[in-house]
Amino acid sequence: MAGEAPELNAQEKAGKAFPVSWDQFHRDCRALTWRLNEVGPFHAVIAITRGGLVPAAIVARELGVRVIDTVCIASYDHNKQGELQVLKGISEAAMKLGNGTGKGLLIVDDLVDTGKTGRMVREMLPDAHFATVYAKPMGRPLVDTFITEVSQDTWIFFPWDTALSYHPPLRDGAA
Ligand SMILES: O=P(O)(O)OC[C@H]1O[C@H](OP(=O)(O)OP(=O)(O)O)[C@H](O)[C@@H]1O
Ligand SMILES: O=c1[nH]c(=O)c2nc[nH]c2[nH]1
Ligand SMILES: [Mg+2]
Repeated sequence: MAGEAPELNAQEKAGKAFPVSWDQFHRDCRALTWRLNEVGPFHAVIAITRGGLVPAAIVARELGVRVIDTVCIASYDHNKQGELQVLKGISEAAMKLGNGTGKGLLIVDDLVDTGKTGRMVREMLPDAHFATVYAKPMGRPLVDTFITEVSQDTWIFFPWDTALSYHPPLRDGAA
């Protein structure tokens, strides 16, 4: 309708940008592993796909964990959150390793934002340890270990979602 403000997506609502390079992400994953090393050992890593796959590989490598499973959840279509959909659950083998409750398992994701995704996986594995690289305040209480907190109105740009491009000078109005 004329005059009606267009609906903002999560990224536009966030306002602030927090771009993360591959180097920075690798460093942050290593820092996360330092903390997790004091909590483990873990029988297996459960990656929340897709964003959790990258930190899960780095963390599992550093911790010497060879068993990695996935729980496949889709919620954000690009940058707008919709209904959560479990596309693939946790495997029977991983469930067994965690005694059915997740004890001794490590859940890894790239970030918690509203906490909806993390909450759903915690319900599947209530005794697992949940680690993310980044956390926003709404999701933070769900996470056992994380490295960097950013404000709720920040959008994190991951290296696998971005590419180098020209940025106009601040003088010309660039943020
Ligand atoms: O705390 P929440 O508000 O639930 O948001 C956090 C989730 O959102 C992103 O995943 P997304 O659904 O975009 O899927 P992807 O990992 O496949 O990119 C991110 O990787 C987390 O899993
Ligand atoms: O790339 C992303 N950055 C974010 O800040 C975010 N929050 C939820 N889902 C997200 N994806
Ligand atoms: Mg995700």
